[in-house]
Amino acid sequence: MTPFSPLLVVAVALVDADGRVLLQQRPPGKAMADLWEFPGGKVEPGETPEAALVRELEEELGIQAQASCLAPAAFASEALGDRHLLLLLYVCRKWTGVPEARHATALTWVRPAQMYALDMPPADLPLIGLLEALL
Ligand SMILES: Nc1nc2c([nH]c(=O)n2[C@H]2C[C@H](O)[C@@H](COP(=O)(O)OP(=O)(O)OP(=O)(O)O)O2)c(=O)[nH]1
Repeated sequence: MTPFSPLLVVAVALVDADGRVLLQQRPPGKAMADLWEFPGGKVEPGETPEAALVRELEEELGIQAQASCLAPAAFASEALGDRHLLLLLYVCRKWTGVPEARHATALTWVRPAQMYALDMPPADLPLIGLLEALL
């Protein structure tokens, strides 16, 4: 059996007043280039998941969110090369600032049902239905 080597990633569905969710497009040259993903990233050693997400939101989008506004929503579990991705998905409806694509190629606001038409990482696919039921 392949040794279990977890990669802990946090991501967030930022939900606007119309119930739309922000997705960002991964830049060319990176793994899974051009796919649409939830903002977020790897949890660094010593970091809590919520602190990692607050940091990633500032770095990637230039917005400020409080850890207390991050509601745990769903998770994904998926093989990723020789690692195993555990992705914790939060929902957030309150932040300050206007998201800008600092790392991503583009940003888009979509309803969960519209995500089926977008290319997203395999781990994200089960999350779409969960968000549809949740939002
Ligand atoms: N942020 C985010 N990452 C996702 C999603 N789905 C998914 O499989 N992932 C994967 C892609 C990456 O392997 C990992 C996220 O880590 P990351 O964004 O810090 O990694 P990266 O490869 O883009 O960047 P780097 O720090 O290694 O340069 O999780 C998602 O919806 N959002």
